[in-house]
Amino acid sequence: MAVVKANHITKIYDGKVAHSAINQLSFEVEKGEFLAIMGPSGSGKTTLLNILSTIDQPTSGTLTIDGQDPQSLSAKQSALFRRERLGFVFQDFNLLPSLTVEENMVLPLTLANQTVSEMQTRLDELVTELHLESVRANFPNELSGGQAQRTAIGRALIHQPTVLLADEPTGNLDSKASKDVLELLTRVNRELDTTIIMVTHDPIAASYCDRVLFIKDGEYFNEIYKDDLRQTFFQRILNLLSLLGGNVNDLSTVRLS
Ligand SMILES: Nc1ncnc2c1ncn2[C@@H]1O[C@H](COP(=O)(O)OP(=O)(O)OP(=O)(O)O)[C@@H](O)[C@H]1O
Repeated sequence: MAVVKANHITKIYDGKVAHSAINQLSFEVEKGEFLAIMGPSGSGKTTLLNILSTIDQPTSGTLTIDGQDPQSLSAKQSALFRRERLGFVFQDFNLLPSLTVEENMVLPLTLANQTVSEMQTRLDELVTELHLESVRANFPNELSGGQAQRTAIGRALIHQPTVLLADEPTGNLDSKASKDVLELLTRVNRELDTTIIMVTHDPIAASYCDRVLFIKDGEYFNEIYKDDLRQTFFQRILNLLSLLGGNVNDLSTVRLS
């Protein structure tokens, strides 16, 4: 069952010269799928993520997420839809500095007026799942990058969203913390059946996914599925990136661990 259906989506930014950032893009994302979106700089990845996040609307084309057309919602309904059905993870964590790890994580439930005991149960489960027991009372400036991103993932998951949208979630992490976060996202995807859509420049990060969708100049370029080992998938991603015009020379020394 497709949880996201994008049908001929086009996004035109008006300016002195109108610019088409996304052009007639169609794709579907299955429930429980872990999808990476890759493309050169300026290919429209952020624009697409903004549309999938329902914070921006396509100029034409249709989109359904979890059976809902976000364009049919009022601003208030749209905010509620985001809060209940979507989770967001960003490159720079976006934690509130004056709140502790557990306060940051529980924030979406506080906004949703859940009871204290419901919040506590869900929080305890997630703190354990994310291995944050030793830092649950810490503030963001007392965390490593990996702990901060795991907290942000906890905040994104606490309300059990249908779709998790991640924008370069490993962009600010070293390779060890990146690996931890990617393994965590893989576990969340498999165990909680959360659909994940992740924009990334990193072929290693993309190799954790089930499928990579490549876009170029706002248009569908290609897609590949992982049907074999991660190492082989990684090589196929590099091959596609070289066809795309991405600079794979920078990656020639990359080793998949
Ligand atoms: N608000 C805007 N107004 C006008 N043009 C925009 C706007 N936002 C993005 N663009 C243009 O749309 C195109 C796609 O931009 P977008 O940020 O979606 O690409 P991207 O693939 O996310 O790039 P990067 O990898 O560098 O973040 C670019 O040519 C960009 O200059």
